[in-house]
Amino acid sequence: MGATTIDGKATAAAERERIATEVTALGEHGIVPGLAAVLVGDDPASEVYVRQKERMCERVGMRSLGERLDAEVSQSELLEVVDRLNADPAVSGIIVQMPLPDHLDEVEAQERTDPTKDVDGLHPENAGRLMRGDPRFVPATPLGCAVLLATYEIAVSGANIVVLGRSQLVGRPLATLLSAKPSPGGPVGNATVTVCHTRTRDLAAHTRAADVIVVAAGVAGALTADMVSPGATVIDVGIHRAEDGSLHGDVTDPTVEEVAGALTPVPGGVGPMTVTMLLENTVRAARIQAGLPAV
Ligand SMILES: Nc1nc(=O)c2c([nH]1)NC[C@@H]1CN(c3ccc(C(=O)N[C@@H](CCC(=O)O)C(=O)O)cc3)C=[N+]21
Repeated sequence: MGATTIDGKATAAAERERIATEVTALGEHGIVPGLAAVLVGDDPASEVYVRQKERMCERVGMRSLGERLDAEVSQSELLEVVDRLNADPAVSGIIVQMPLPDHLDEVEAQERTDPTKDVDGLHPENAGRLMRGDPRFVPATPLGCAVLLATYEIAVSGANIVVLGRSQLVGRPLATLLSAKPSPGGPVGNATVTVCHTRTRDLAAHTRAADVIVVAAGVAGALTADMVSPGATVIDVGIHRAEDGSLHGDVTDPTVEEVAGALTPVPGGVGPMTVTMLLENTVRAARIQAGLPAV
C-alpha cells in the first residue's frame, strides 16, 4: 500500500505558470515585481529558502534582492535596512527571515515593515486582517498548505484538522485560514481545527482523531505512525538539514507512510509551495502599490 505522495514540486510549478502570466501582464504596465529578503547570520533553513527564492524569482521574470547582514548586526542597523527597502520603489515585497539572532527584536522588525510590502503577513495589521477574515497577505507556508489540500481534493470543510505548532508564521495563521469561512474564490476553510503544541496533554489522542495532521513543530520526530489514524493526510512543514547535507521534515518515522492516506515529502512538498506563494504575494503587493485590483 503506502500513502499517495502530495507533489509540492509539481503543484508549485503549475502555480508558477499562472504567476508568470501575471508578471508578464504587469510588465505591459511597466511594472516588474521585486522581492527583497533580509537574512541575518547563517540559519541553514533560511539559506535553503534564499537560494530557492532567487531561482524561482528569475524563472517567473521577477526581481530578487538579497540583503545579507552579519550575525552581529545591531537592531538599529537592521531597522535602517528595512526603512531603505520600504522607501525603494523597485521593492514590492520584503521579508525579514526568521529566526533572527537572539539579540534582535523580531516583532519590532515586523512592525517596521511597510504593511503593503509585508509579503510574509507578519505585520500586526496583516495578521489582524487575516484574523478578521479579510486577508491582505496570507503567510506563504499556510497558503501553500491550503493550496496543496485543495489541489489534491482533500476534504477540509467539516474535517477534523490538527495543526501541530503555534508559530506566528505557520501554525497560528494556518489554523485561522483552515477554520475560516472561506471568502469567494479564497482558499479552503470550514474545518474544525485543533491547535496542539509541546504542552498538549495526550497529543496522540488529538492526532488520532484527525483527518488531516499538519506537522509544523520544528522538531524532528514530532509525529510517529501510532499517532496517525489509517488513511489520514499528513502535511509535513518541517525542514532540517542532516550532517550529510540531506533535507528532512519533522516526520522521521518511515512507517507513517504506511498508515497515512496521503503525505507530503521533504524535500519536494511544502517547501516549493512556500517559495511560490511568496512570489504570488509579491505580485499582489506590486498590484496594490500600483493601485491595480489585487488578484
Ligand atoms: N520570515 C520568514 N518566512 C519564511 O517563510 C521562512 C523564514 N522566515 N525563515 C526560514 C524558513 C524556511 N523556509 C523555507 C522555504 C522553502 C524551502 C524550500 O524551498 N525547500 C525545498 C528545498 C530544495 C533544496 O534545496 O533541495 C524543498 O523542501 O523541496 C525551504 C525553507 C521559509 N522560511
